[in-house]
Amino acid sequence: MPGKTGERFVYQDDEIIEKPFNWAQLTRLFAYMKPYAKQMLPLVILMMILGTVTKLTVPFLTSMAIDKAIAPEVGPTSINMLYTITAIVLVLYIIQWLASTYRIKFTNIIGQRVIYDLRSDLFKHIQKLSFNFFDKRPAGSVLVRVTNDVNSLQELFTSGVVNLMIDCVQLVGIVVILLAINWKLGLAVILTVPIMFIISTKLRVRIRRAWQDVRMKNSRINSHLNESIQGIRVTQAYTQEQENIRFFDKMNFESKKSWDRASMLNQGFGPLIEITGGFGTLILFWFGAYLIQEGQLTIGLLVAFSSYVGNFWEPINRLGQMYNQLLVAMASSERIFEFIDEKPNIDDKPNAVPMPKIKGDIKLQDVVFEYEKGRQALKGINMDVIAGQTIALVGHTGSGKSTIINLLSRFYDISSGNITIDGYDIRDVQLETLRSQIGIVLQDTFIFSGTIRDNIRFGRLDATDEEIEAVSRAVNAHEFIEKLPGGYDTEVEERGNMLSMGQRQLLSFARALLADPRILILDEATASIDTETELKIQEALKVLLKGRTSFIVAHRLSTIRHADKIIVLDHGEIKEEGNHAELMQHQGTYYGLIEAQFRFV
Ligand SMILES: Nc1ncnc2c1ncn2[C@@H]1O[C@H](COP(=O)(O)OP(=O)(O)OP(=O)(O)O)[C@@H](O)[C@H]1O
Repeated sequence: MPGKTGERFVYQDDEIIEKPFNWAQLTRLFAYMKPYAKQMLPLVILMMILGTVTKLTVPFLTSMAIDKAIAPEVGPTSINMLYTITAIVLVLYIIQWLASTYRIKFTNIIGQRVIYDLRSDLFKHIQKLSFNFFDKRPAGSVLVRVTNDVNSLQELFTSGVVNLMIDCVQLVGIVVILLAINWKLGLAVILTVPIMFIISTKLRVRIRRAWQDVRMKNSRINSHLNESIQGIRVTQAYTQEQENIRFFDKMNFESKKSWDRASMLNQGFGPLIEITGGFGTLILFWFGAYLIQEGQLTIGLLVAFSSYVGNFWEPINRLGQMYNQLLVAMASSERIFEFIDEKPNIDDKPNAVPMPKIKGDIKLQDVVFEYEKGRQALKGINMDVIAGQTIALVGHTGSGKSTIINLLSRFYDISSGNITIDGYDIRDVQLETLRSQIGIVLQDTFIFSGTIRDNIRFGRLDATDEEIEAVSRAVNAHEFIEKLPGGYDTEVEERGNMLSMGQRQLLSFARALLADPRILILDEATASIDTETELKIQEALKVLLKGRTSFIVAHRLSTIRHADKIIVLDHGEIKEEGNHAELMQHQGTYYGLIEAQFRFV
């Protein structure tokens, strides 16, 4: 969903940074921890308890050192006691350090595994989603969910959850200790907590929002960058560089502005949050001094108390941050689950049968199809194709040619009517067994990064090198591949920019021939190529079409002429059908199309 006018590259769904707390969703998210919790959680809890107990023991030992060993009224023997206490404190610190190291190690393991599973689930699911899902969404938006949204959960799983537990345990421990040491002073300090908590949380919310704004502006820059690099050729061809630079500058400036604002808030509010903590300490010393004078508290205990109060603020502040983190996680997980819950609308029926080896008889009966409700792209198509025939689909742009080929592979389900292959309704068979027997060669051959060999092998992964070479020879691709610097092992960059259009087509023919499908669908490239390559392609096509039922969205006269049947489409309807000679004689739509298209050839 694009953003407001004038805000290119912005998709509103991805802009929502926080969502209210949702318990059901949190439970679902935490279910990802389950497989590892059993194994790791006891260890984490053990480390956590060890760490907390040692941490909370140190201030108590300090108070003992002051009251029993340092205070002027105790005797000289006390020096030994001081040594003993120091030694114990040292051991406690070592235990604490070890406990925290291992705790972090274990929680990282849990966190990384959860993120791995989540990302992998999401990716697997996206692979299965149907064409109409991608029709609705820009690729950038899908990308953001697999990267940014998953990443933003990372912190929650690696440290957030465990810190939450530690903080709760620590807080309870400290409250108990404070009340046990001196309940009056304890109560006075604890009562200040809600006020401090509210003030610091309020300030924190503003800082957080400001940083989120920075993140959002940066992610806009990223998507703009992505799109401008992908489209750099078009930009330069239309000399739109200045416009692009102006647009980028605006975004860049916005990002800088929001960063300035966030960092100012941070500088201003950061110390203020610290000061709110200081307020509690003030009460502590004021009331503590009074209790010491009254003989109700020792100096050592007051020092211990102040140390506990210091430890008290840390978890409270962190809990506030944790809550923020949860709200962000809510938004990200909602987006992730929205994708995971998206059912591929093209899926096997529960009683789907495997499609037997296809012969290639295809029938379309009263096929109606609409991409969007109320707009028919096909308005009642009837077609009867005998195995082995080559069918050329011709017609004006937008007449429905690509739509027919999309329906044959069941990339979309028809709105009414039916399509059968060898008498099987394509909706009743298992999708994989259907698609694996249909080969598709698209206009814009997609070349993946990897070698030429890898790209041909995409047609059938278990093919041997010999088979790859054989199909390449058969479609006239061997000759140019041989001449490449590394032959079949030449690395082609993503999208195959180093190959010419004609070479890319031959490569895609080789890929299709290797798959050896019974039904071949070919969206013929419209790009004009030199006569020599054109001839090679024509020869290759003959090899490719032999013995298969083929549908060609045809643009070349020679291809159309050789077809067994030409189907002329117009606004989603079949206008005429027959072979070239018949249709030319008829002097109807086809005749007009050919006249217009090839007048200058
Ligand atoms: N993914 C889509 N979502 C919505 N409408 C679509 C989609 N794809 C095609 N259409 C519409 O369906 C109609 C038929 O389009 P189709 O792509 O089948 O035409 P075509 O004959 O293959 O055209 P071309 O020769 O330009 O490729 C057009 O009106 C088009 O706007």
